[in-house]
Amino acid sequence: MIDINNIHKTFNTGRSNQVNAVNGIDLHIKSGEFVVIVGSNGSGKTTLLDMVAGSVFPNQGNIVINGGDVTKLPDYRRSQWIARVFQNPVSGTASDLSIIDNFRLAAIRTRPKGLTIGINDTFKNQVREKISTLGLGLENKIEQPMGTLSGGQRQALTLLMSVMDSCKVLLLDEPTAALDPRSAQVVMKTAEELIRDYRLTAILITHNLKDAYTYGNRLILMGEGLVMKDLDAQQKTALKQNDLFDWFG
Ligand SMILES: Nc1ncnc2c1ncn2[C@@H]1O[C@H](COP(=O)(O)OP(=O)(O)OP(=O)(O)O)[C@@H](O)[C@H]1O
Repeated sequence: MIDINNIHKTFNTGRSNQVNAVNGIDLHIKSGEFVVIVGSNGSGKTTLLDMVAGSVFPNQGNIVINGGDVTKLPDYRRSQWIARVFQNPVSGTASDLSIIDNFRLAAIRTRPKGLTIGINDTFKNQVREKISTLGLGLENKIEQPMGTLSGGQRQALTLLMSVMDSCKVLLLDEPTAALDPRSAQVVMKTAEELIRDYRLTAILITHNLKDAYTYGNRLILMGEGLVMKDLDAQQKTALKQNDLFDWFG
């Protein structure tokens, strides 16, 4: 599904502030895999995700998604297959617009040019039905502005919007870092269910080792722009939570 072949990224090449952020990573992620990536600050996690999303281009190597080479494709041309959720709950949605308007925008994002989507009753009912699966009671508040919701509620809705329509790959970059523990749990559970129900291929970056232990079916440790450990589902199941803490000394 996602083939990352010998990928490198250097920032500020040839200058005194040169940084070798990613130093030759090979990763082959199968369809339906939920990969969790951990690693110290500056180990290249976000740069790797940026290259998969297309917001950063590698200096060397290539990326193939669903059989097509996307290495030189900008992020907006990958957005029909790739959805991304960031740390800040505010970044994924428009605060002044209602929940239903945000869903409409999300639906338009992946439709072919010229195809309009009205907010008719069918669309509203579809959205209500989807939102009700979150179990947060937000299905009766679809006319409420997004800005009036809590960070956790917004992040759960952002996730739901991201995976609508043709999305095949979900990239989660510390999606719960700004949330309180309870909201973080709701968002992670939502992510897990959506990944399963929509049969998505997913990559989660997290500093929360409990989440890294609990979620996903593959676990990767990054260090110095390289993959230092790569545990498959079986190895991850055999891992003890303390072993994971030991990775960080
Ligand atoms: N646009 C950029 N310009 C220059 N240096 C950059 C840029 N983006 C990232 N870096 C550097 O590349 C290295 C890897 O950064 P990256 O954000 O990928 O690490 P990370 O593992 O995601 O870190 P964190 O856990 O702190 O988010 C760091 O030294 C960072 O300062």
